Amino acid sequence: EEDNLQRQWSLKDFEIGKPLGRGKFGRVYVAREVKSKYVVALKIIFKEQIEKYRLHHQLGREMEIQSNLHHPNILRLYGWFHDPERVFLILEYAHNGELYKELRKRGHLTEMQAATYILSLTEALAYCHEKHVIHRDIKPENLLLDHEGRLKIADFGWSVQSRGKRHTMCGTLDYLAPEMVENKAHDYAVDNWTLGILCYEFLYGVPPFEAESQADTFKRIMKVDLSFPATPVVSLEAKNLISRLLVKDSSRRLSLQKIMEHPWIIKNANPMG
Ligand SMILES: COc1ccc(C(=O)Nc2ccccc2)cc1NC(=O)CCSCc1cnc2[nH]ccc2c1
Repeated sequence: EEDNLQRQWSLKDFEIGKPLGRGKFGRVYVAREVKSKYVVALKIIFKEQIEKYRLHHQLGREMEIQSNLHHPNILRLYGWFHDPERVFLILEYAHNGELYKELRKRGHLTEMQAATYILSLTEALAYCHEKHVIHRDIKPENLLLDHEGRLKIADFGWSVQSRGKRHTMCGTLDYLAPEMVENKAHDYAVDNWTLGILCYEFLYGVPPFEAESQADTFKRIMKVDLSFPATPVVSLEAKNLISRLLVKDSSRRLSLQKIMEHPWIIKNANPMG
């Protein structure tokens, strides 16, 4: 299977199915590899779009990063090919779609479901960090669910190979750590902050610093203006974990290892994702 994935692919190897949505730079379709009948997601990106945003070097670097990321909670990039005007990414297809839609449909998740997703995310991030990859854009829209309901971090449109501090802004505001909002140098610890945001949003259905305006969201993030609503009822351990991640000083945020060992995770997460 592995060597098969490295072979030269072309469009005639695939039957294109329904559109899955518009990504940053192109459209994504369900597709089936003709010989193996294997179902994938095919992302079609127009080269003139990449040239326009001067992203061809980023795309190349990203393909390097992606093809070496093999983790059960990270969406696979199986390979890519191109024709004169388009680049095609052969991506894993997550049959149960966007976690975001499930969260909106159910309002908020159970503590077991939330803890299971947070553990999966933590393990995936620990894996990325040991490969010197910061994701920096973990938000519900970028989280998908496979046919077994297992979480997949899906979008690496902005991942970077990082050995030092990063300075570029990215992502929507609700998930930005203070050091990113202040456009300060930031590092791996931004992902720990984001885990706190997501844990809160999984349990309450809304991100903790949501506000009418961007300016107000900025202020709430910078103040770490965190409060827990009376409903839905959430355990003290869950609030403890959130409070130990949403810490302004990035060096004092709970480490990924400590998250995996936290009582709320041990008690509520399904270790098989
Ligand atoms: C590993 O993933 C990715 C790797 C690279 C890129 C990318 O575009 N890189 C880029 C492009 C241009 C310039 C520079 C860099 C994007 C993704 N991932 C996605 O685009 C989201 C899931 S698309 C698949 C997919 C699967 N399963 C689903 N189920 C329901 C919807 C759905 C959607």
